Amino acid sequence: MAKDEPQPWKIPPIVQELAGGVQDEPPSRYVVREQDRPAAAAAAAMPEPIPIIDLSRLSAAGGAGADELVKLRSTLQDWGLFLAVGHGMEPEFLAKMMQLTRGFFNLPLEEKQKYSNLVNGKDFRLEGYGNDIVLSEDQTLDWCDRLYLIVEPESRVVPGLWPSRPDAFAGALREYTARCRRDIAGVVLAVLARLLGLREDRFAGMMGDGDAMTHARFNYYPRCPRPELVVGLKSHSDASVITVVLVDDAVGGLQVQKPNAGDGVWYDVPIVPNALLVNVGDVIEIMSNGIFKSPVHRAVANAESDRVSLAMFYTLDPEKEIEPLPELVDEKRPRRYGKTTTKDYIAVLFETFARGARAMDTVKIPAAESDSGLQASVK
Ligand SMILES: O=C(O)CCC(=O)C(=O)O
Ligand SMILES: [Fe+2]
Repeated sequence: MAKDEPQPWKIPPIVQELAGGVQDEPPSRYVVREQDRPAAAAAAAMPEPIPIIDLSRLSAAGGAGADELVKLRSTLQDWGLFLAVGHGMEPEFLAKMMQLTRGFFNLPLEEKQKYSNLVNGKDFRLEGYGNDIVLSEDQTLDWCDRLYLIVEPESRVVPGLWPSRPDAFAGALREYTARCRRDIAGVVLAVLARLLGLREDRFAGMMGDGDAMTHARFNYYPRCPRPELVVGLKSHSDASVITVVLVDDAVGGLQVQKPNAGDGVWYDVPIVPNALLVNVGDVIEIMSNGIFKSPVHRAVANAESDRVSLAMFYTLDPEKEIEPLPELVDEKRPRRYGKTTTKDYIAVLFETFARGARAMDTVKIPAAESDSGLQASVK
């Protein structure tokens, strides 16, 4: 095929449009391999206690703060994620964000296509509305559409890509971006540093450096008559420093594996009203030299309802080197990860994600010591 001839498989359909016409089995491009299918009975309920952390208690003086810190440490080691409450964002505001997300995806297709992530209808770019990049003809496609926007720093915002409808969308996203950074990301990064025995601003400081960007990803998972044959978003871990996710308050679908268990069991993340999910990303796993693990997760589709979520990915300057922090490497805890940069790592992530592999495996140095040695060193 000539180089500039169109390759139709590179241009995936909008799943929401496609789903409307699917009565039974989804098209074969969406049907996942037998071993990756979310068979209805396979996901287990998360064992008690569900990791819920009250952020307002973390800074409390005395016993309450110390107890919450202990709980956070064990949650991070067991799961690499937690549900954050006490963040100060009002339930009405979170409900509004969910409503605006639904409002955008419910707009007519022509309106949404104004923000298409395919330039000239064919060349993929990260930002905009559409699907993830398709890199090969036999790639299994996810049962999901998404709107991807860079929301910080201001100099990187492309205003033309921000939806003008629903009316309140852009204003609410700006407010959500500011509050999410101040009330969640900032607080969590300071505590993560503390738990590792580092200065409080060790991670938070990097987030204000150069072109450190925050990416917002609005996900829309249409209803699927045979949800057991597809995945909403295939198994992955996030390339971020940390991720904050506002999940649908009515429809579940997020599943996670226990990072150190290695048993491949999927657990359903429960819906906790007004709680935001915070997960460790690959950058913290690398910088913490594996003390904190970036959990593998996925989203499954649902037979009865569509579902939305909004993920905020906090990343570092694209050129910044990412490697284990020297303070966290010593003889007892040899270096577990090679060196990369945000820019290179994200490029690898797209390629590995498309073929269902993990970007993390490209930087891992095979372990010579047991994980328990690493965990004992968490402060
Ligand atoms: O939809 C969800 O609950 C998870 C979304 C997610 O993992 C992502 O956007 O990276
Ligand atoms: Fe994710």
